Amino acid sequence: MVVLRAGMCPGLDEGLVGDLRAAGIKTVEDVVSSDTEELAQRCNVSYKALFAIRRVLLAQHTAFPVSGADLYEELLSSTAIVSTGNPGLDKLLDSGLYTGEITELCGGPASGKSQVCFGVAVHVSCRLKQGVVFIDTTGGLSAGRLLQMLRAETSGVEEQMEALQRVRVFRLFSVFCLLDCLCELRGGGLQQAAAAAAGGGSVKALIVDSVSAVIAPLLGGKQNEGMSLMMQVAGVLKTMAKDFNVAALVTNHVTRGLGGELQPGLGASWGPVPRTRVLLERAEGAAGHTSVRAATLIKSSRRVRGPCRAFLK
Ligand SMILES: Nc1ncnc2c1ncn2[C@@H]1O[C@H](COP(=O)(O)OP(=O)(O)OP(=O)(O)O)[C@@H](O)[C@H]1O
Repeated sequence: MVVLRAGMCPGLDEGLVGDLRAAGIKTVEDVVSSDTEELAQRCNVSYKALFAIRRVLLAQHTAFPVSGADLYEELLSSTAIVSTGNPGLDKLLDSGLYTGEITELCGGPASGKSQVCFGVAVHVSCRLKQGVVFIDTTGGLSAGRLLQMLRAETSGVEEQMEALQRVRVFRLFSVFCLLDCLCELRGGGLQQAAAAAAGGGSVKALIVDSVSAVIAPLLGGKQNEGMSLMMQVAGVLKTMAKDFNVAALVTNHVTRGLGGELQPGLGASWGPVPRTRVLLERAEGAAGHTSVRAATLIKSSRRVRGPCRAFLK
């Protein structure tokens, strides 16, 4: 229910809003559902002017109906599936990361979140020959580790260098810098990042490792600003994923629930933001330095059957 205010649309000034109020018309809904001719007489305004106001208000405030078929068509034309390069993870994710969506990897310290992100960056840049934007908020990204992973993909030095150039890295350590960076990318920087990538292609993956590192310190207590900043980050990531058809991959920490179970961090407000969430853990019984990780699908909007757990190397 939207309350009428002066200036909401051309012709709706203070005087007319006052007259409409006096006639019991306080909201856009009231204007739209009233008899325009009768209302024009009661408010001493011309029928033509009131009709024009009604038409603008209708256009501004009503949702245009869209058929299910149109929505499905839009989904098909805008969604692509980006393989992570890890068969186990791809199977869990129903073939890979979906563009237009946010996928979250959550897990405790050293559970392998960053390593999986590096693997995705390497696979997308080297095998798929597409651009990657990698936002590193922990200082954990190392060019040496990327190169090590690239060497496992290809022995060609030129190919390795081209792949490295397709990964645009931003290092920043506060939520304000993260928001600035995302807004700049949304305002055209993403295309520039793609243009700067060797061999063309477009940016297909936007990785933020980690979102919780810059947001979690601002949550809790009476820090309302933290919550608002978190939802701004969520909003920009969602619109970027949709508008640019990129797969957004973020990492999050975990906390322990009352029963000792692992829960994704950042609380209930962040919960619905990623469409898909995978919990990473060291494989049970594994020795300290094993690279085997257990990945469990703990949220998915599309998976109804099939394995929900995989072991990743
Ligand atoms: N160069 C490497 N080669 C192989 N395995 C590595 C390498 N570097 C790190 N690892 C493995 O990755 C683990 C750390 O993983 P990673 O940094 O991805 O964890 P994380 O979940 O991102 O942790 P945090 O939340 O603390 O940043 C190490 O314990 C090690 O087993």
